[in-house]
Amino acid sequence: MTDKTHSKTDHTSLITELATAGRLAQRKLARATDAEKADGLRAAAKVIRADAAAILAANEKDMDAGRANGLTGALLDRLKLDEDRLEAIACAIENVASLPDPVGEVIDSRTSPSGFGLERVRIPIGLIGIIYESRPNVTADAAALCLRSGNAALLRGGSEAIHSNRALHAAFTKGLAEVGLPEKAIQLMPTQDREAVGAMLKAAGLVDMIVPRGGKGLVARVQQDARVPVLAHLDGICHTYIHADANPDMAREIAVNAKMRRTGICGAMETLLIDANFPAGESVLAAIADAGCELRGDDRAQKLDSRVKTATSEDWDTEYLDAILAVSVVDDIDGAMEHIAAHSSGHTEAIITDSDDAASRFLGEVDSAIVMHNASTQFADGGEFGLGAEIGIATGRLHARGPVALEGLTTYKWQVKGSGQARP
Ligand SMILES: NC(=O)C1=CN([C@@H]2O[C@H](COP(=O)(O)OP(=O)(O)OC[C@H]3O[C@@H](n4cnc5c(N)ncnc54)[C@H](OP(=O)(O)O)[C@@H]3O)[C@@H](O)[C@H]2O)C=CC1
Ligand SMILES: N[C@@H](CCC(=O)OP(=O)(O)O)C(=O)O
Repeated sequence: MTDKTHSKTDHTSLITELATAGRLAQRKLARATDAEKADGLRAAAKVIRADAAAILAANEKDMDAGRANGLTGALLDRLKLDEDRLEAIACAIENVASLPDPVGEVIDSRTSPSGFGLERVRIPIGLIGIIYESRPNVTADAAALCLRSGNAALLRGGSEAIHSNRALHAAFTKGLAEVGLPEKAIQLMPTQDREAVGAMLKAAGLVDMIVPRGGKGLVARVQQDARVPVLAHLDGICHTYIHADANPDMAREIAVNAKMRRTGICGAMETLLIDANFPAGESVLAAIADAGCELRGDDRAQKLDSRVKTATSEDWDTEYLDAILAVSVVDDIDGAMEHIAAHSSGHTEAIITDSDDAASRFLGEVDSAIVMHNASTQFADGGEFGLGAEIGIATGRLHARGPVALEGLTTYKWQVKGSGQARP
């Protein structure tokens, strides 16, 4: 199928065709053993290494187009592949192969009041549609995690990465075919037309779950069109709150890291909240500004450093993904948690404090997917959490929150093991 403009009906029938093939492949995959799925992933990694020249040539096409279209340095960096990054992609796939298969795990076992045995057993979700940004490694990570957990995937990456994604997808599925696993278990959307995303979001009964991984445009589309359950992986308006009892050196180091380590990732801190009774606010702001960050703050923050520009109300709801930080001075922990409740996107928030009581209140009461004590929000990552890889960071309220890896891609069924019970 080529990338051409389709009518609305065409998009619906395209998604029906892809989803039907994906569901059939998923049923075949469900019969594959742990070893067969691991072998499939190792074969995929081998083909990616063998086809490196073709994949890198495809990526160069994307990079040329990206440069011609004026993509920023940060976007080009996410798009770029080289031999080392390709090797890291192959290693990540092998890493997923070496993780335990989540399917079939008994997560709960009990005896019913009537005496029959009950087990809750992990099973795949089914066919998962994943919409994500122009970062080719996500194609391989998502494909590997879905396959390992027995799910079929319909992948829809960012348009700037189209050639890289097609080349990686071709290599990945070639590896699956070599060991007899169904190639259609991992499909790549054959068109970049955003109407096809709309059709996928509406495909209730055909697609079991959608993972949208992206920013505001995608959020708006998901809110408008979704009829399929959504595991949202959306923007990160992440906060760090420096409590009155924070260690000043630790606060400074964590705040600079949370903002400046990589400004373009969803786990980067976007707003710093400083307690009015924290004695070293000046030195924290000076360190962040000296590291090259623009500061925008309220009146009290402006008094701490002359470089702090006046924040507008929009700043508290902005994901800069850049060396810009919003700063507010809050009265106390309640003020900090109120600010977070009003402006967070539910991704990651951190408190810096030596007070166990304050830490315990913050971790217990702040309602985000990840809450941290004395650590940088930049640790919001499946690899850093020891999960092997991640589809991304789930920012919603469904069964999987924070870094989503193998377990997050499963659901469960109850298995009843009776010995002739009939209900009275
Ligand atoms: N929570 C998480 O795990 C992660 C979140 N993010 C968030 O993603 C954002 C940055 O990503 P960015 O590069 O801007 O990606 P975008 O949100 O622009 O795009 C991501 C994907 O969504 C598609 N898309 C965007 N808008 C629409 C629409 N209206 N209809 C259909 N498809 C659409 C894009 O397609 P197209 O090719 O057509 O542009 C692309 O495939 C940040 O907010 C960041 O926090 C990023 C990574 C991980
Ligand atoms: N969780 C990942 C980053 C995910 C992310 O934000 O990706 P991207 O926006 O494509 O750079 C990490 O910490 O590296």
